[in-house]
Amino acid sequence: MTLFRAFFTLSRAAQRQLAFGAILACLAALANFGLLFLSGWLLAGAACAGLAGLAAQQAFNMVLPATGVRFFAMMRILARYGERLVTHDGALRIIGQLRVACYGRIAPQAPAILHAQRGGDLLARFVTDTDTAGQYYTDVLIPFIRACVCGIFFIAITAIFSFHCAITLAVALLLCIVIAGAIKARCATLSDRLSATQSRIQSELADTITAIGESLSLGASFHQQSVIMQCQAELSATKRHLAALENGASSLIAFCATLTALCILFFAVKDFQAHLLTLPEVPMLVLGGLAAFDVMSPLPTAQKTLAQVHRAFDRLEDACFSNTTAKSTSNDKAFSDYSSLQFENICFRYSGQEQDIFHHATLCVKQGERVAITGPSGCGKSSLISMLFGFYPLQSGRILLGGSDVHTRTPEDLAQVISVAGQDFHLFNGTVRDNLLFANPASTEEDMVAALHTVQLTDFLATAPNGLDSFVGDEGLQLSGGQAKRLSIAQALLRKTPWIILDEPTEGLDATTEQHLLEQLIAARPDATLLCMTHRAAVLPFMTRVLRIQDDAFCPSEEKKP
Ligand SMILES: Nc1ncnc2c1ncn2[C@@H]1O[C@H](COP(=O)(O)OP(=O)(O)OP(=O)(O)O)[C@@H](O)[C@H]1O
Repeated sequence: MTLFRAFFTLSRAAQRQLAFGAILACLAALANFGLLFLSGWLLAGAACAGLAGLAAQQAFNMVLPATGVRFFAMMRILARYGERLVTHDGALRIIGQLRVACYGRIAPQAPAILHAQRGGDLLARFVTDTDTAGQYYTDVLIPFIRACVCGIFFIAITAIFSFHCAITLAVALLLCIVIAGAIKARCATLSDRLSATQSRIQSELADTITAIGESLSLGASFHQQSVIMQCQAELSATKRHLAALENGASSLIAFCATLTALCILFFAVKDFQAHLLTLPEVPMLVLGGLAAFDVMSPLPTAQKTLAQVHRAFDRLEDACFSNTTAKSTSNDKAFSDYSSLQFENICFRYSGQEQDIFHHATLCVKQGERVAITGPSGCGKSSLISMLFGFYPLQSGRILLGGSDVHTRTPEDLAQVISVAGQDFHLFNGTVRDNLLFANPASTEEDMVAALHTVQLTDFLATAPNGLDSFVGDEGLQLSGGQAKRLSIAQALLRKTPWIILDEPTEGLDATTEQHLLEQLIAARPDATLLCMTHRAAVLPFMTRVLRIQDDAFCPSEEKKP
């Protein structure tokens, strides 16, 4: 398991902390044992001294054992508190690092591979599975370590007083480990089912929330509701099964503890009759035996968590590793030459498609040109952007920027030179300012106002309740379609890159706004090389060249009428 190994590497920084946590956990368990062990002796000893008369009462030293009891009580509280503090801090750090590592693996898969996955499922892997995986140390490893270390110690202490009681305790503790192990396979099956249902319910909920308007307007909300309720019923049933299994094992361990206490009592009384034990040592061993089970009772839960952790690692590994396409790594050097962009003998189709969208297509755009790409809907105009940024692999051919293959570099390198305002743009649920700063965090207020002016959003800015600080809503829902589109073009402009690609920039705009936008765009960035995918005839006069996608290739077009 690549991720499991990576997890140990990630957790190296917190390993000392977790080891300290394990020591504190053992100390808390030992203190608990010591407390009951000593209390049993103290109570029985005091009772015996009371019965034996004044001389025995005066001879009986209460101070030392009573101090011991107080010491163990304090130590138990402090060690438990310390253990929680230290281990949870360590676990949270590991979860944070695991999330960063997973993000680093998942992000490069966008969008080609991620599109095949449901957003809710991916979110479940990224949030719930990383959380579950991070519980490995606190909820699995530490309980097992504590059970083994303290179990051996308890047996050794008991053996000092009574061999038979120690053997009984050893057998009983081993039996507890067997009981916890027995539920392993069933826990694994139920955990698989649980995580699959959890992920499905999260996906359904995410889809429902994203498309709540469409659900209502298409009359599909009842269907969606019943799907979620069905998932919820499955989830509850699986959780009930898991809880029944876990509680069944815990009850067996509790029964085992009672039985063991009775057996220890039996052997201790026999040893007392044989003058091998004093009377106060009998309840001491019985209570000590009961205390020993405190480290065994969390084992069924640890076993259940272990199964869930394994499943979480499998799912994370699946999301992070098995799907990853080989991506180049950035050499941190921006393209120094961007004098031309060449699509050289390209063959391209999406996976699952039978026909190429581009078949040995060649296109060369020189710096300073303004080129329009036209063609019927579905001919592949928007796909050019995905091909350029390497989101989907080419079947053959190369894309060269200034002579260097763009796919030997990362999309981030390319984005230093080329800005894109795509057809499927995304606006964050924040203010106009937030969205503009997302494109270029170094933008000044003047830059933002100027970019909004270029895209004809000055009136909007003047009437918006809080100007640049007006909220745009989720996916820009508080804006009209045309306003949202223009805001995405303003984002591209703010990046001030020498190349700009606009996919249907004037879609949904009235003729006057369209004209003004194109005029202002060219006036604001006369130096920019513009690649414009469009259906709109009004865009063409602003271009220096028009190409049409025809027969899976680029053909010069006569459409331009300046
Ligand atoms: N992610 C994808 N996976 C599979 N097929 C896709 C994907 N994106 C687009 N396609 C298909 O590829 C073809 C070209 O799509 P593309 O979006 O590039 O066309 P377009 O020319 O931009 O269309 P429009 O003018 O309608 O925006 C279409 O047949 C479309 O169904």
